[in-house]
Amino acid sequence: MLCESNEELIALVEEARPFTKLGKVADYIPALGKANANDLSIAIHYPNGDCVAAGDVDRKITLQSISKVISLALVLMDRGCDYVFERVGMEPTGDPFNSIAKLESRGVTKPLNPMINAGALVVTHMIPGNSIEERVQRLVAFIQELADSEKVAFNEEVAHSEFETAHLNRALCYFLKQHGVINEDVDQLIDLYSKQCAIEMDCRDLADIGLVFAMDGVHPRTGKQIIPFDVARICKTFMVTCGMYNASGEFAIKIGIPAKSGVSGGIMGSVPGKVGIGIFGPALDEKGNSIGGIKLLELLAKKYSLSMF
Ligand SMILES: NC(=O)CC[C@H](N)C(=O)O
Repeated sequence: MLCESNEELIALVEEARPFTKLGKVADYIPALGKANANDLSIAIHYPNGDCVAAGDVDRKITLQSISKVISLALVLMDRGCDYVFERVGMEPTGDPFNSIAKLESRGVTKPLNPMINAGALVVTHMIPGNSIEERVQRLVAFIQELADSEKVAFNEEVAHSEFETAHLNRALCYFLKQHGVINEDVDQLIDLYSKQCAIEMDCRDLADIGLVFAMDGVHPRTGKQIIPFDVARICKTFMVTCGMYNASGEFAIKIGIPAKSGVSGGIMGSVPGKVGIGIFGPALDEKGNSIGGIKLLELLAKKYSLSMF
């Protein structure tokens, strides 16, 4: 057992909370700008069903980029590895998540990895279904199964706010369409992607999903293999190499946990074989990661020797 009580965790949250003052809430998606910069919450889920939590635990988070790991798992299951990796690569970029630079400069017609926006848009393009509604439903149902919660749904206001302002993501899509990597209507894909990023839950649900990846795709409570072992392994590897944007190297050295963050300030962590972690702290550092969340993970990793390396 790592952290045994809510009290132990509350002390760590309060130690990390002052760092939220050094960060800034993302507002390029206007609806995200409404978040409270001082919020910080965490839940840790154990395979035996125990959950410890601390901070503003009832706040809901939209997944944003955290959804990229989950949509990747879904398309790997639905389409197979060969199909997916013919269209998106496996290498970190060292660039910000929304950069367009390497799409052209590397002379490649496929994005370098599925965790940057260009790659994630290609992955979302691969979600099967006959309509946007059917494809959103496929993803939401999968996430409900991972979180073992039927409450999970997407936040209409955040989805709409992103759809209205996603000019850079549209630019990425037009580039990809020009090169034949995607072949659907760009606004339709942005609609689906905005809904995917706006899927919402609290940090306990997020920790539950992190736990499924930590346990090689098996949900410990239901005992069901929701994600095949190989797919869970691929997703965790991407979390290590690209999960924290262009701060993934430093994060691996200092913390050493497979993790994925989002501009909402969420971080999902999967400590292999041990625990799932869900964090919400909307104040971000300059790379776009939750500043309080990273501090909190640093404290946890040190105190309980969580690094996998
Ligand atoms: N880093 C992120 O969380 C980015 C997700 C966001 N929806 C975007 O595409 O801009």
